[in-house]
Amino acid sequence: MAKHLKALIGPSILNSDLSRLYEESQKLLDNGADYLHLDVMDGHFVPNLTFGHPVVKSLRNKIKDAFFETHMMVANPEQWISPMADAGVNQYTFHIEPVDDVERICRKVKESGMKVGLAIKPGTPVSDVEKYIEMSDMVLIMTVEPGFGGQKFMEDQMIKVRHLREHYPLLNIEVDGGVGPATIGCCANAGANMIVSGTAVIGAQDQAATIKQLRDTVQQAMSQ
Ligand SMILES: O=C(CO)[C@H](O)[C@H](O)COP(=O)(O)O
Ligand SMILES: [Fe+2]
Repeated sequence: MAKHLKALIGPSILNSDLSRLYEESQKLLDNGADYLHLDVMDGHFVPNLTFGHPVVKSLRNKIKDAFFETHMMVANPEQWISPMADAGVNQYTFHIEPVDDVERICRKVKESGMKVGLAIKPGTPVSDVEKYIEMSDMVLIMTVEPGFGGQKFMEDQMIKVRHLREHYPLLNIEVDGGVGPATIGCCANAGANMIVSGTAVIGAQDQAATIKQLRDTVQQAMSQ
């Protein structure tokens, strides 16, 4: 694996106390998070609702310099590009499944000044996202069905991560869903370098130690 890819840990605040979104987010950053993974759900693409751009903008007003990734689990990702850019989002990661013209969305996200992340659900073949890789900054391989935190990690998704890492040594590959100390080894060995972890980090006795453990495991796999 390429040596200059970075191992980055982006905790998800989905299962935290959302009435304390700022405090929880700042605590994660103080404990060593490299970026924040903000799960946006619209009740259509997934059977759950979280928050949208007004909440992200409020968080940005309090946290000026952290890297914000929004994981857009929404039926119409085009609709939220401009509001999310205005809210100070750095990377707009959207699911390709409901989108007719993925390239157009990629272009619009870039034009609005954000990085592009392309996400696929567990049932979506990796070949569906491969054709757009040149237009993206990152690919997210979901390791649970999107919609809820705290689900069981799907190890069978590692075949997709492995395939992408073999063919695209410099690609940022993110995994999301059920990732924590018990499952990070699988992700790291398969070649993921951007790690989303929700429940495992939020519920950890020692958040800083858990974040460090996740990063160390990825760095170790990258150096082999
Ligand atoms: O996108 C998501 C769910 O759709 C979340 O980012 C993910 O589930 C993280 O939480 P956990 O680590 O608890 O699974
Ligand atoms: Fe997510």
